[in-house]
Amino acid sequence: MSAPSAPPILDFAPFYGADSEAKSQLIDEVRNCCHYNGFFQITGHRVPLDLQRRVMDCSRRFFDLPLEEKLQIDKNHNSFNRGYELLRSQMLEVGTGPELKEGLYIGEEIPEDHPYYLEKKLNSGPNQWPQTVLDKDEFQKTTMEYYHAVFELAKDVLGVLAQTLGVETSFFEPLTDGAVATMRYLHYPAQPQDTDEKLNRGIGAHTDFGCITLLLQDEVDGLQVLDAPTGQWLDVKPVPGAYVVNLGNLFMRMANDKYKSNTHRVINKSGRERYSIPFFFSGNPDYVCECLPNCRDEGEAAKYGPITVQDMVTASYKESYGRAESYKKEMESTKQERIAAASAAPAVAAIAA
Ligand SMILES: O=C(O)CCC(=O)C(=O)O
Ligand SMILES: [Fe+2]
Repeated sequence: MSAPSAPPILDFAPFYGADSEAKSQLIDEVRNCCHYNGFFQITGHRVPLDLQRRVMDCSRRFFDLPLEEKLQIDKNHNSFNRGYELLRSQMLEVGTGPELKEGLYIGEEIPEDHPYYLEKKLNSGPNQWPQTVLDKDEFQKTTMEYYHAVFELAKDVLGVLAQTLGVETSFFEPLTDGAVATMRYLHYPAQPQDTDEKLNRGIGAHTDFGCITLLLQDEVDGLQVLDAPTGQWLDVKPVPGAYVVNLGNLFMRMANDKYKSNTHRVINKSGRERYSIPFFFSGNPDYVCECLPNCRDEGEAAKYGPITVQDMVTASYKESYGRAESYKKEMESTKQERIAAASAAPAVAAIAA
């Protein structure tokens, strides 16, 4: 068995170019990554560095707001998963403590007369914008400009994934037309160096639910991907301007488990604050996920029946959050304590609470 290797950094530019040899090399490399652990990084994409910088600045501006301002747009106030998530709200990994991250959940602007809102489609509703953030109009504009730029990139990545399966680049258009995607501004406070690593997670070990995730990290490391055969955790090093791409459970299911949706986690041991922006591409909620072409050996049956994106992702949420649910109920009774802890000197007070 070869030594475990961290996700490689691939130049995505050949996808946009005319060099067919470079393009087919990119496709081969992506295919290898999909078989291995479903993770790779890409540079050479079309999301401008300047836009990435501006969006990271928006994220910092938001998290710098006083807690009571952030709580004005608490995502618990709505059923469509938009708005602010308080520190220590989630717990994805059994046997660890609540997660040391706060977030802002954002998506396509879906007004209340939109069919997706009326039909209660996945994460569909109006964005919950902070009213007191510095340069509020620029904040909203940059956030949505970035959202749309990454949405386009996600479509391009799916174009390459189609090619890894030997089908047309346009194969996933029925999935990407009218797709739902959710973006999160995430902030991981600095963890004191001596905190118990077993308990303190930025995000506990998990797999992503949807089709693909495109993650922008700042320069602070902390993301790790599990090398299943050896049980080793591999660091996914921040590369300026790059996206970490990983497949989610939905894609793995469609690929008859031939492509991997892999376990990953965040432990922020840097002693610094960490910011990241994952973009979760679920797909058109009504798209029926079936076994993709060329994912079965001769005579091999599809492992899974057809399911819509909506049902698959909703089921994943239920399964994953079910575990956290009872914990959260318990947490609810101590919510005021958590708010008090988060308002105090963030890192140390929050850890000690
Ligand atoms: O913040 C990161 O680096 C990873 C985030 C992540 O895995 C997630 O939100 O699902
Ligand atoms: Fe994740």
